[in-house]
Amino acid sequence: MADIINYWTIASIIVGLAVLLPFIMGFFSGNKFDVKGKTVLITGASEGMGKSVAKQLAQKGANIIIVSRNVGRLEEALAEVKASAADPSTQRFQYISADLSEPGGNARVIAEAIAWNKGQAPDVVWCIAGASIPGLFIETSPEIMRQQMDVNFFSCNDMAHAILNEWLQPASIGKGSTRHLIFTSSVAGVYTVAGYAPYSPSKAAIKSLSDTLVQEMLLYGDDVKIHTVFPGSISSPGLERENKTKPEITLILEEADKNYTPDETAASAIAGLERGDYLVAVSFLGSLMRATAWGSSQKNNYLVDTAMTWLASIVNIFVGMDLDSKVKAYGKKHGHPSTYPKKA
Ligand SMILES: NC(=O)C1=CN([C@@H]2O[C@H](COP(=O)(O)OP(=O)(O)OC[C@H]3O[C@@H](n4cnc5c(N)ncnc54)[C@H](OP(=O)(O)O)[C@@H]3O)[C@@H](O)[C@H]2O)C=CC1
Ligand SMILES: CCCCCCCCCCCCCCCC(=O)[C@@H](N)CO
Repeated sequence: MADIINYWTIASIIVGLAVLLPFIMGFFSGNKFDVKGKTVLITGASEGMGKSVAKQLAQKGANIIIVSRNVGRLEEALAEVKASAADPSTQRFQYISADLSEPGGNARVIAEAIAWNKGQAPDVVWCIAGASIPGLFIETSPEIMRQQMDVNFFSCNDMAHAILNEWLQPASIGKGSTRHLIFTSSVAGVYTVAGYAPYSPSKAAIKSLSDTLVQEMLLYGDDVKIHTVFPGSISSPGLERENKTKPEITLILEEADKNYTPDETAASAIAGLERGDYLVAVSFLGSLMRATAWGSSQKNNYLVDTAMTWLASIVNIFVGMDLDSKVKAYGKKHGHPSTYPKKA
């Protein structure tokens, strides 16, 4: 009897430690995303999540470069970013106006950023610029689909190409300073619903690029960390714009995904990066959706993430059936989509 108790005791201690170890290690391993004194370039930072990220990282002591197209909005946003600085006397701030969906836009931004940053490439590049033009597939023009790919995927792809060409030069690596390249996808990039055909593929492609780059970076040592953030719905100016034309069925399907403010989304994303996560979810529901789609992605925490994939695969049996049945019921009630009232 005593022997059995001993075996059970030992077994529980081992299992308990195995479960706790990642937390204990995470707890003591410190901040993996310390931006104090670093130069951070953030795209799409004149409003929404990007502006919140810029302000919060300024608060943590970073020099900030914000990028988007509209100069008026950039100037207003930069004033807010400056006002959030931890130490306005030492931190520096700049904006660059560029259309990042255009070929060459990202390379020019990096060249201008280096010139402003006294010849040094920024230490962190966070791609947040993006847009969503939802619509039923056959009603969406091929031009919109290409434009969605340009603004969401190619803005990340071309920015990665421009900055990695700086960071990965033989003379730039092996100096012990960690650089971070961060993409912003969406939960719709791993878990999509009807009406997001023009948008979701461009966000899914970001994850694929990200996974590929993570492995490719191993060829160059461990100076460069790649991350992808998967926000759910953000109550931003962008969401307001897309909701004006969003099919009603899409609104119904995404109802369960709670809206977080740009500030809340930015804070959870930064917390994930500080923990050292590779794929960063900003809510529990977001981490469930991500758990349906790990593919070859590096896990953040093998135990927790594997347990989440089990949970997600069971939850998704019911959620998947529920979403499909909502679409069928909507179709039955409203008839052929060509008869739906036109929005905007
Ligand atoms: N809102 C949501 O529900 C969700 C959003 N996301 C993603 O998160 C990110 C932030 O979203 P959100 O906070 O809603 O953003 P907003 O739409 O509120 O802001 C978008 C920002 O990107 C800039 N931008 C847009 N197009 C370009 C371009 N071609 N070149 C340069 N800059 C551009 C805008 O400025 P300007 O127009 O002046 O260029 C603005 O600063 C986006 O990538 C979005 O796809 C992910 C999940 C949910
Ligand atoms: C296994 C767990 C299942 C949980 C299911 C939840 C229901 C589906 C929600 C889909 C939400 C898509 C939001 C996209 C937001 C976005 O990216 C756009 N607003 C673009 O700006």
